[in-house]
Amino acid sequence: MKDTLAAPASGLSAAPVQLDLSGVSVRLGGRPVLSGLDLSLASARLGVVGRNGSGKSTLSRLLAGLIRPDGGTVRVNGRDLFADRRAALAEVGILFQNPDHQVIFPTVIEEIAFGLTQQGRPRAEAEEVARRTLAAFGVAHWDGAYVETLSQGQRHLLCLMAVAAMRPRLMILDEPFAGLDIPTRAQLRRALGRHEGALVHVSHDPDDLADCDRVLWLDGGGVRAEGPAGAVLEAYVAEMTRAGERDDLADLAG
Ligand SMILES: Nc1ncnc2c1ncn2[C@@H]1O[C@H](COP(=O)(O)OP(=O)(O)OP(=O)(O)O)[C@@H](O)[C@H]1O
Repeated sequence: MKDTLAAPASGLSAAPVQLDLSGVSVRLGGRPVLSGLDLSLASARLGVVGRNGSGKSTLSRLLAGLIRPDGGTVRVNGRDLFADRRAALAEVGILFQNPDHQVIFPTVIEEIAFGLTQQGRPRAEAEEVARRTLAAFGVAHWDGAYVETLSQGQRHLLCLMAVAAMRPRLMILDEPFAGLDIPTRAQLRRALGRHEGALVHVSHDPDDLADCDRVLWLDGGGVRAEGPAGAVLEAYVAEMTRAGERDDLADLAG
């Protein structure tokens, strides 16, 4: 099998994902979190920005088919991934913001191999791919390691490797750089650049999204702006800078 992570392709040549959301609403805990979301775009590298609580993680879960909208429709490459879990497994991999919500096995190899066996690979082959994935990320020495010996940032990297090893057509990454040191971030950035599938990258940090072709800005559970990365990020940074200059933490509850 060709090793995706060692492939020379950059994000620019990655296959785009087609996302179509129509009239989408989600309520959680009895209150609206996303409302009236309409979106139709194709992107190989989509950045998602927005303030705390604007709905970015909820959108990630929707796109991965993990939650059903209370209203409207969500299609990823034309498919309803909530209804079609088999397609979802083949189509989408998601990295959660908190690795403790993701890791389920005691060893690093088991954690990476699990998703591969779910895809139908024999166990020995899955473990071999897991070892190749560790090597591609520069952590071959984690072979045999127990998850409990890893730091929080290292667990985050483990989760990302587990998702990447499955070579999903779409990877959804919720704050993938959180808690990682500078060399690990740089390494991860290169690995993501080589990913042949599409990426949806949620981040608070506009610098993380500089390589994106499009950016979606969520605000209060709706689309504030969507378009070419440069223009949207410029407007977002300008507004966040203005908001930061106000001494009003009431905004944080928004
Ligand atoms: N299970 C839940 N029950 C009730 N409310 C929820 C639940 N999950 C999320 N929310 C609320 O929905 C809103 C959007 O949350 P979400 O996690 O999608 O935002 P976010 O943009 O990813 O935030 P952050 O940048 O802080 O990670 C928040 O106000 C949050 O409190």
